Amino acid sequence: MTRNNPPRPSGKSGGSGKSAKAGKASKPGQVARPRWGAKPARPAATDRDGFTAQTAPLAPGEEPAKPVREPKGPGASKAERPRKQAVRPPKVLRTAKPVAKAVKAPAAPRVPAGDPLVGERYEVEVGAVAHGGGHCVARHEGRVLFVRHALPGERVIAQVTEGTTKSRFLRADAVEILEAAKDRIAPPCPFAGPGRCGGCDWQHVTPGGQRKLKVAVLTEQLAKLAGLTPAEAGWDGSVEPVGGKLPAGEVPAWRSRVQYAVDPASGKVGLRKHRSHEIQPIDRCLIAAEGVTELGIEARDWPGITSIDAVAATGSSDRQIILTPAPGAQLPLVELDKPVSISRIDEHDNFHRVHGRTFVREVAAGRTWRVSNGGFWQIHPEAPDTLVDAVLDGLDPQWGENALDLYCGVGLFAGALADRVGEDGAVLGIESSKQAVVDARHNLAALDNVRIEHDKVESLLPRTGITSTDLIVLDPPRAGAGRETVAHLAGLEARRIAYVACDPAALARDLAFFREGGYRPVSLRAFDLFPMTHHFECVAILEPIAE
Ligand SMILES: C[S@@+](CC[C@H](N)C(=O)[O-])C[C@H]1O[C@@H](n2cnc3c(N)ncnc32)[C@H](O)[C@@H]1O
Repeated sequence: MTRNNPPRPSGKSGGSGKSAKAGKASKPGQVARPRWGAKPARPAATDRDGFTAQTAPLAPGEEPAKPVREPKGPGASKAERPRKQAVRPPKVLRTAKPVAKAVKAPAAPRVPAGDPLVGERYEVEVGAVAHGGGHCVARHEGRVLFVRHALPGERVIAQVTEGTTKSRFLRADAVEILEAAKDRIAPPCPFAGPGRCGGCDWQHVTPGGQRKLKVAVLTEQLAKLAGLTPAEAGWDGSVEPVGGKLPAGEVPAWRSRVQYAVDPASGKVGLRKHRSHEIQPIDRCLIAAEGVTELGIEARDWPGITSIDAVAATGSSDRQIILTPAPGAQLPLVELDKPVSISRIDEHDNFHRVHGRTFVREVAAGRTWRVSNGGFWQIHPEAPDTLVDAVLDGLDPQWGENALDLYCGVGLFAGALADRVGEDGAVLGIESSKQAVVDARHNLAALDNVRIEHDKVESLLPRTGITSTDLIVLDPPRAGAGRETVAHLAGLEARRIAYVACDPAALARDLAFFREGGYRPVSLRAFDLFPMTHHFECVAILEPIAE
């Protein structure tokens, strides 16, 4: 087994080159040293492609969805415990007893004002695709409907799934197609469609049609939030297919990380329905990568488990499952079709090794990357190389340059930049997840020109004393970097900035902030790294606006 090496204690700073003492707040020109050895935290919700309703981006005017979590705590566990026993007797491995916590009286559920309209059916003409959620916009008697499973130009019967007579807008599903668009196909997945699995948004659309929808979303967000035409953004107006174009009806098995939910009554796995606690039982997920499917998770019962995170690494045979048991439940004996490492998450969200490694090894951009505890790694197997190539092409790093890799995860772009700037250059990575920082330091331990710091970008960057750099990569979570961070970055006089974005609205908003700071996009590429869903990834390259 690979040993988890302790992180390298020091490296070159991207700016000052000075180091500060352990745990102390930095003075200008210094970078705070992180403290080590803290207990491993539960993997953050780092899956940024929005596979569940929890993480799905919001449609215009949308309220954030309530978190979709299995009920926890003493009250829930017994009732939810599955009646069926495991095929084999369960291993004597009991999770810690649930600790009685001071529980606040639950707030009364908010009853939406007005009469409920759920179940009402309206014949509508479907308009443009909306940002987020895989919806298209339609109107009925002046009221906006966000309709799933529809396509622009179609005439459909839309059945309301959320909303009342007082709602500003309604959510709906296209349950009957009266006039179909030419990009519509029969969904290859038997679990896709109105009221079913919420994982894929666009199983009913040809691969080319899906990319056209993504083009429309990006075009609209650039215009609305950044006031940019595609040409002004340096974008050729395409969303590039990754891994070759697919014929209609074929589904790429791209998802190297899948979070299964387990039905508490039956112990059967499934996937969450759209914006719902309900589970759609499945026996196969068509977009799951081969390495996930071949584990045979769907073929087994999972008594006492509420969710299973499955990870199939690319470039190594590492497979990992992370189990979340119901409080107090015994872990069942895990029998799968392939060797797999097993971890569990306890009711305090701590991560525990059960069997094998707590990490997987991913191979990308000429290196092997340790990713621990289900931490962030791009889900599409070709995403890391695709994005690294786009960033390096756009930045064209030169020997001896200094670079920042912000929101650096386990160090993907920092490693790629370090190779290009060489020993005369320096890269500073900043990342807020403790475990990702430990991994990044381990992954890049051989590079003397890289330093990884643990903190939030917005808190640490102003404290580093760095006043200028040559290059910046930023790859923030879905919410984007925001006005203050962008303003700070724009003041660092970088020759070029690469902005890697998974949310076109956050990207467009931040491009507008960058313009205020004197930067403009000179190129923009969009990649279809989440086929069958409404998500995609962008890489924008920015340069100072010439005076
Ligand atoms: C989209 S991931 C990018 C990771 C990495 N660049 C990669 O490609 O593997 C965003 C990362 O930002 C981290 N993060 C989230 N908020 C942050 C913040 N305010 N400051 C620093 N890092 C943050 C997350 O833990 C996550 O690792």
